[in-house]
Amino acid sequence: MSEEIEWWDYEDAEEMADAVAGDIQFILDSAIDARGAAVIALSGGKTPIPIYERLTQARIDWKRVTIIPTDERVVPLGDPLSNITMIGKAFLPKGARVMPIVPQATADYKAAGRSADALMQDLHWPLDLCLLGVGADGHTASIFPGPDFDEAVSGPRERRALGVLPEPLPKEAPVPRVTLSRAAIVSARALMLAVTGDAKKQVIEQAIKQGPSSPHPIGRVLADAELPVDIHWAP
Ligand SMILES: O=C(O)[C@H](O)[C@@H](O)[C@H](O)[C@H](O)COP(=O)(O)O
Repeated sequence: MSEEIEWWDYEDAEEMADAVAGDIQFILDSAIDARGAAVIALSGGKTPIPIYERLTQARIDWKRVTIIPTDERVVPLGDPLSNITMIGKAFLPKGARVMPIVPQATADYKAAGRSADALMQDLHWPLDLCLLGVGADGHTASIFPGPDFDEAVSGPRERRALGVLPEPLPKEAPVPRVTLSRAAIVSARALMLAVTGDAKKQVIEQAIKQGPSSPHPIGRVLADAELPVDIHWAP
């Protein structure tokens, strides 16, 4: 378990977006100063959209920034469910290198996962930042209960991504996924969660109490985190 899990509570989602965008800017600037480049993973879903809007207004040397999604739905690029399509709309116009990890939808989600892992093996690692979202059911990235859960949380440490079939399929996006592995997530130099609403707060608090035996994917991730984790929350 991370020695430090720090909660940051805000008045509303707008205030949270300002603060999280500021933190991400700091991380990007520091990596670019130190190494000339930054590699980050950003979550999909709806919660981070205002954060991304704020970030695009910041003065950042975007050409030096590579962005991958923390997870992807196995759907064609441009599909409304495609996380990288949403992320690309924000950051491609800024000149960032936005990398689809599922460039082609395929019926074989495990093969999609292997190909995403191969793509990620070429990236500078560990990630400078992993920004996670959490579902009210306790999933994070696309680590869900289902046949691939053990592989996602306890697979080989060098595996950065894998294909997963959530069971049951989540209503908002009922498709197979590709996700960062727990090992890839917890190795990030900075790990942050951005969540809204009481239901998510409760599930995260419960998962933290349960520790390494938590049935919630977010509990398994937090239990394995070695560095301090910031949880940003707004009602
Ligand atoms: O592709 C995805 O579904 C995500 O990356 C996922 O892990 C997301 O962060 C949570 O489901 C929260 O989603 P919302 O922000 O839309 O509630």
